[in-house]
Amino acid sequence: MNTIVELCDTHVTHKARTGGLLTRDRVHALTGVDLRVAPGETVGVVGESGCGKSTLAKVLVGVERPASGTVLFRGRDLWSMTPGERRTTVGRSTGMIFQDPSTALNRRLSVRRVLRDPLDVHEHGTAREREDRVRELMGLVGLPPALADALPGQLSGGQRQRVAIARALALEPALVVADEPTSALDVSVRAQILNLLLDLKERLGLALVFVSHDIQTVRRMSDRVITMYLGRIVEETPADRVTDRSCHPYTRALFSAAPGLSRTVEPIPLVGPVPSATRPPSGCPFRTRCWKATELCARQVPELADASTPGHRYRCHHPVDEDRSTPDLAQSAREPS
Ligand SMILES: Nc1ncnc2c1ncn2[C@@H]1O[C@H](COP(=O)(O)OP(=O)(O)OP(=O)(O)O)[C@@H](O)[C@H]1O
Repeated sequence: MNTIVELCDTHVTHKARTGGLLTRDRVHALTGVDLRVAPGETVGVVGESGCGKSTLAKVLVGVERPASGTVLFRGRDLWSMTPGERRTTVGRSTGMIFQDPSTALNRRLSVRRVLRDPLDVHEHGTAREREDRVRELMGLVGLPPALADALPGQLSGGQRQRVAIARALALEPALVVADEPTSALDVSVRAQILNLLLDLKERLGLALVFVSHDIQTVRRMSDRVITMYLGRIVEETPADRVTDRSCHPYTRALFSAAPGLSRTVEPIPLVGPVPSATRPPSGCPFRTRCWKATELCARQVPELADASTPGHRYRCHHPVDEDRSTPDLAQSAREPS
């Protein structure tokens, strides 16, 4: 398979803090993550807060170095490159869009300067060509030329996110990673920004990694959806299968909680809090909240298994039957140890 970026068994840990002070514990932000992103595809990443979505996004664009595992960029090991080579490789082939454009953009730089910056850093064409590119980028994201000298503070939230998108596209990347790109925006402009991303992806043939805690939005934006739980990928599903036909109990629960589905899908309650990422449960990370968990789940991390549809894989000892729209909640768990 033609691949832009590939993660092989990547692990990321952070030093844990208690009350602001560093402790000896480690937070397991990513555990054994394998992922490939091919040209032109959109991979959605979904999961509750703290499951490792942003960490995964940062690993994909070379901002975060995994403690172990490999990040291959077009087949080359990113972290074996010299720092300069890595910066050039990642800088020219990827763009990142963050959640909050108010903090992602330097408030002292005009729109023109924000968009010129990556072109200058990577010595993209002549000075004249860079100016032309700035105009072209503003047009691509629907910003009127009159805003070129505006500062971020003079723009609306939606306009600021358009600038951030244009900046991510400046060097014609093959891959754009968008980390919750609409969650800081007013509801009224969210749809416009999502439509813009879909349109740009089509027109420019981009690969997009789209991160969100909102499973409905992820499903709409993506070809393939990755469900994460406590730093692990627990299911990988073609987007049109992320419904009440997912195999992993966690994906089912997320989907059942999505707004607007209450009439068609039986709600599946997620009991209790997400366990600490400092001391994740043994075996399956989801077992402490899973209605199907057994003693096996406490003992063994589930292997990745294939569902009946190509490209649909899950990690679960007791998957929900793909053909049942309503999981058997009565088949309640014996409390795992
Ligand atoms: N720099 C850091 N130092 C310590 N712990 C961190 C650091 N960055 C992330 N973490 C922890 O790593 C885990 C994964 O965090 P991450 O931000 O990737 O999750 P997330 O799914 O993106 O969450 P959210 O949706 O809230 O942004 C969390 O437990 C988080 O507290």
